[in-house]
Amino acid sequence: MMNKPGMLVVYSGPSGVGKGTILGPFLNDHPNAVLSVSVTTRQPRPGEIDGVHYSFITKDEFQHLIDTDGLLEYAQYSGNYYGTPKAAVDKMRAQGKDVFLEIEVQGAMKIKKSCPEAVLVFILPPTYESLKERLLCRGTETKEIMEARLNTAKFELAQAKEYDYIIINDDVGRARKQLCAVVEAAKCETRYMLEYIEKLVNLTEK
Ligand SMILES: Nc1ncnc2c1ncn2[C@@H]1O[C@H](COP(=O)(O)OP(=O)(O)OP(=O)(O)O)[C@@H](O)[C@H]1O
Ligand SMILES: Nc1nc2c(ncn2[C@@H]2O[C@H](COP(=O)(O)O)[C@@H](O)[C@H]2O)c(=O)[nH]1
Repeated sequence: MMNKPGMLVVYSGPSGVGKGTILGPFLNDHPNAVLSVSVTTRQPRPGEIDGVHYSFITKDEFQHLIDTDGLLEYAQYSGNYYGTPKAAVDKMRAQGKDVFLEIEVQGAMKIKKSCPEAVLVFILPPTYESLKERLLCRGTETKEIMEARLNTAKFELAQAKEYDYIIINDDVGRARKQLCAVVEAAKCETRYMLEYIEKLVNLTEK
């Protein structure tokens, strides 16, 4: 079997929909899948560890990464900047790792254009009310920030149609199973296999 670069999976959904809740156990069960660690100018939440959940950097450091073409994509969200470090993603994919980017929709649309092989997965809430409840129960945001996030959610939900796969997070167990099924199906998609097919054809022609 020839060596195949890992998949790039863009994983989005409005704040509080349950992206982390679904993805955490998936990553534990799939050692070949890794989550890209983003850089952000946002302040850490209690319990968040620098270099694990995010690399927390200053605006100047973020600007330097933009200027030196160090980001695969970046966007502004709720007053802070978030970006995907390019070198780390390239390295992990070259090692055959499937790399997940848990990113918001503006960044996702940039990846869709620049990396057409990327598989885009969107997590929907069963209802808008349930999204509000989940954010409220999590209790990590002030009322003001929560309201801003819920407003952004309306714009984000409208972008779901641009994604390849949609998972409704009603029941966490079912959503986790669907994510496994989506990743398995995506591995067999023709667009993802093009490089492999080309190499194989070249070998048979020699
Ligand atoms: N299917 C579900 N039913 C009920 N509650 C859920 C469900 N999925 C997740 N939750 C809860 O919703 C809250 C938000 O989940 P989580 O932190 O995973 O969201 P997120 O999409 O990763 O948010 P963010 O983008 O802001 O980091 C958590 O308290 C979690 O326990
Ligand atoms: N475009 C990008 N969006 C990102 C990145 N890392 C995270 N995110 C998204 O930002 C919002 C807010 O995150 P939070 O941790 O403050 O709740 C959420 O939708 C994340 O998925 C990134 O590198 N690029």
